[in-house]
Amino acid sequence: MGTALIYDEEMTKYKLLWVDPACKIEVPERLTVSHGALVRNGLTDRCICLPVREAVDAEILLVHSEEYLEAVKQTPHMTLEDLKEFTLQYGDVYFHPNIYHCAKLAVGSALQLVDSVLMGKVKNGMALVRPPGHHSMRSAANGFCVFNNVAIAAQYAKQKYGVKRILIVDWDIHHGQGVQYCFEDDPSVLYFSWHRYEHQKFWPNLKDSDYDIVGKGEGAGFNINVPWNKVGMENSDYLSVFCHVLLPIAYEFCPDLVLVCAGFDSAIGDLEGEMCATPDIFAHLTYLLMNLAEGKLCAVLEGGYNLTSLAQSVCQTVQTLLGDPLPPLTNLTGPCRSTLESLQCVRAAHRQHWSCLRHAVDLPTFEISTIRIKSSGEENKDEAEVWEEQKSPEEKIWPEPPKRVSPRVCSAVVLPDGVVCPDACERLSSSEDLGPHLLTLKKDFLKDADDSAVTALSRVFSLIDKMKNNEIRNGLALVGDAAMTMTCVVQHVAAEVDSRVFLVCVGNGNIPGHIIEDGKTLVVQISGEDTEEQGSKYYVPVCLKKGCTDTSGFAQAMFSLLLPLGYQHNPSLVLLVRMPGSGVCDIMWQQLTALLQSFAQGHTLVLLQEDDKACVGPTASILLGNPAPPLGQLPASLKEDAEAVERLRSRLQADWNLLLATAPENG
Ligand SMILES: COCC(O)(O)CCCCCNCCCN
Ligand SMILES: [Zn+2]
Repeated sequence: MGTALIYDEEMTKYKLLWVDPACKIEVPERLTVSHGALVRNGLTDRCICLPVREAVDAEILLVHSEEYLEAVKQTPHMTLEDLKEFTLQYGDVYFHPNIYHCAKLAVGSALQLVDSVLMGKVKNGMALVRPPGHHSMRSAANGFCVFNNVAIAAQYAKQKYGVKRILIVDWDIHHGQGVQYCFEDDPSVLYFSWHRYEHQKFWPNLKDSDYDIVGKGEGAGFNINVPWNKVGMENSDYLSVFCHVLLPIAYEFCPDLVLVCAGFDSAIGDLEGEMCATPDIFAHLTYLLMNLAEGKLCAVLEGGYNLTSLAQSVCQTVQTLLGDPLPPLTNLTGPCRSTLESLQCVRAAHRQHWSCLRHAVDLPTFEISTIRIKSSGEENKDEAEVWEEQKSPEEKIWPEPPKRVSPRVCSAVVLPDGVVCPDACERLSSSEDLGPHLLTLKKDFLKDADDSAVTALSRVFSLIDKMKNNEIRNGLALVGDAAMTMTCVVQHVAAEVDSRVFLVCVGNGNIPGHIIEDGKTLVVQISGEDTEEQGSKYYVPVCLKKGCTDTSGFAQAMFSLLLPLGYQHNPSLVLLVRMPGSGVCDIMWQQLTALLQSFAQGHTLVLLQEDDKACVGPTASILLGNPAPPLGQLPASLKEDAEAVERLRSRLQADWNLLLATAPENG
């Protein structure tokens, strides 16, 4: 199934008709440059372009009041003066004779997207719309928004398709208070928003945007606010919030549909956000949401005002929806202190609502209380300081996002004769002779192995070489001895100059010490075996009380350990090994296989033991880019497992600071 793209140039046909500094950034070019970049990068040709339609009254009334809709209906016939007058009753928004028409198209676009995804016509999609929506409220326009496109889409999905649980992720740099108010007492819609806040000093200056606003009544816990109290946030800050807040809760919630308020003013270069995250971060944020709801994801454009970073961010998002390999994220320096304070406060505020946070969170010893805007504040500032604040933020520059090339072959497999090659996979023949490296290895490792083992290993090595040359994206091998093959592979790859292996070993089995000496291989082993082994910087033994059958414990280790470690190690190859008798369930295995494709541009090599041949099909399905099935709503993990993971994190976080989720005690 493909990716839908919804866009119509009609939505460019309204603009600000008078002087208003707060609104001048919301220009028609936002849509034309975004769509133009998609065309230029050949992405529109790869999408299924769906027509827009106008929303009808009944759809708009799913969220808005009749009196508000009636009032907006009058605007097409208004004179310029009437429009100005009409606008005064709302904040930071403007009206135009054609904006009502465009607002109906923006809602209609979001609904077309929901229809095509929920009817199974497409896998996922994006709607490029304006006016945006997430600030508009039941009876008020606000922040460039007239109708709340995504909130209406959520109500529409519930009403028309009986969708039980919807996750809304709002990565726009402003708080979508309109969405929050719409669903604050509704446990079927989990709303997550991060937003520039600066202790309530940033627009819209609401106490309601702070981390301790978690929803009301039945909806308590289903509203997550992550305030950014400083500007200049980077890729590490965004990733740590996904790993330590959004993903654990989202998997526990187990949504049937994911809607994204895709605002790109959270990218570098945007003068509203003043953040430093680069456009390629949206490739990863999108991907990390694509294994929820079996990939049913609808992204709807919200903000984004730097036309260069907006266009690049939109392309990064659509390329990921299309299934292209993810770009490597380099120099992840870890979250800043302000982020750690926000992380700790948000996790503490939600610990009573989400079992994934219950054992894992220590309460903040500080309160990053909202520093009320001191009315006297301005007077006692000296001249220079006031000037300093008005100085426009310096022009930011950033590298063009790297090209993301899909290899000719997605998945290549090495299977014993007699095992059927899964559809759409390419079987690797053993045409290659036994390369010279093998003969040495034969001496070292395989002296007593039979020829079939040597042949299999030579084919596995050629899988790796083809990944290195980007001829194939990923590979799967069914071998006689997974542990031995794993050791040989690590040895083989570690011999390369700038190679780094991320070895994820599921199940019991001995990891030879020498493969982690050179710091090029990071090993995470998830098993049920309580090795006395304390582990080291490069060897992370996760021991689950009930072993790998415990989905909650496994999921917790995946998000709060495996993801941060993988991102920071930034490997050139991911080696995923399923040891015999691991007990891991297929769906958990598939979720893990999917998640690991965030790294190494998708160059994942999966090793299965021969008697696990039943896993070949399910594993190949994920390697080919199909979404992993849902794990179901996750119960609490065992207390001792959560504590074990926490002990590991606190031991490792000095070396791997993406693991951090609390602010250090000292000042
Ligand atoms: C959903 O719309 C997308 C958006 O969130 O980017 C809208 C931002 C409105 C920003 C208004 N600035 C007011 C400045 C007052 N001194
Ligand atoms: Zn915004």
